[in-house]
Amino acid sequence: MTENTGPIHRRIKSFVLRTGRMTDGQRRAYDINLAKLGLERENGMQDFATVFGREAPVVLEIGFGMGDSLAEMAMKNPEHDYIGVEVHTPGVGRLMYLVQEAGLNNVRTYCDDAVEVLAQCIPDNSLSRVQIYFPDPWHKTKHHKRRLIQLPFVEALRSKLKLGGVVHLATDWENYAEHMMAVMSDAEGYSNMAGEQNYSPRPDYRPITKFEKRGERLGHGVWDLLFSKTA
Ligand SMILES: C[S@@+](CC[C@H](N)C(=O)[O-])C[C@H]1O[C@@H](n2cnc3c(N)ncnc32)[C@H](O)[C@@H]1O
Repeated sequence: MTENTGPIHRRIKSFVLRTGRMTDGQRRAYDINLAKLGLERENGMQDFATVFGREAPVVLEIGFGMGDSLAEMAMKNPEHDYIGVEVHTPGVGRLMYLVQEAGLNNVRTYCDDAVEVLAQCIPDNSLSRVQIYFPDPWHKTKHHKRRLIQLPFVEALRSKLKLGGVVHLATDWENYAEHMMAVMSDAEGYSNMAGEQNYSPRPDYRPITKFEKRGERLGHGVWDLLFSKTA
């Protein structure tokens, strides 16, 4: 096993969690490969002050894709700490590469399903913001049940947010925007920061994402939703 001694490895130290889908043998092989890369697998609830070595607002991004916009945000907002969750392994690899290239200390990533990560690793009342940009829209009506934004999911998000913390959603699919608006408006303990049933302008902190650029080329509109936790 390669020793994890290099400063770059230490700088990009990331936690990578896989649950439920591996045999013991696969898990052992996975851990050996992670160690070769100088990475660690973390399970269980995190204490973010310990993970990042400071008390700072923690932002969770779910489904960051290839990670460019998350890395850009982390670079431009060094006073925030960022946790990225993505199931697509090449995207996680690219985010770690970008973080390493930029020498960032304020990003960690999970390669797993956000539902599992939320339940197993994120303490209640710990997040300042959850951002989910351009989640898979599942265009066909019969597939709408696969959409990430559903009532039980946004209820789980609320339990992880601090009071006053924000859920920030964006989509380029109008039907999904309407679905998001209905789900968020029905959920208890949230307030629409733009006023009831209103979409928000894109805040300056959100870069144009890779997926969004593709939508722009196709002439798609974009809808941002910002809801704060009130209870
Ligand atoms: C349409 S892409 C958008 C990527 C990026 N946010 C962007 O705007 O360029 C949706 C992403 O969500 C990820 N994803 C879907 N379901 C997920 C889940 N349950 N947990 C974590 N990531 C998920 C997919 O792998 C994909 O990369």
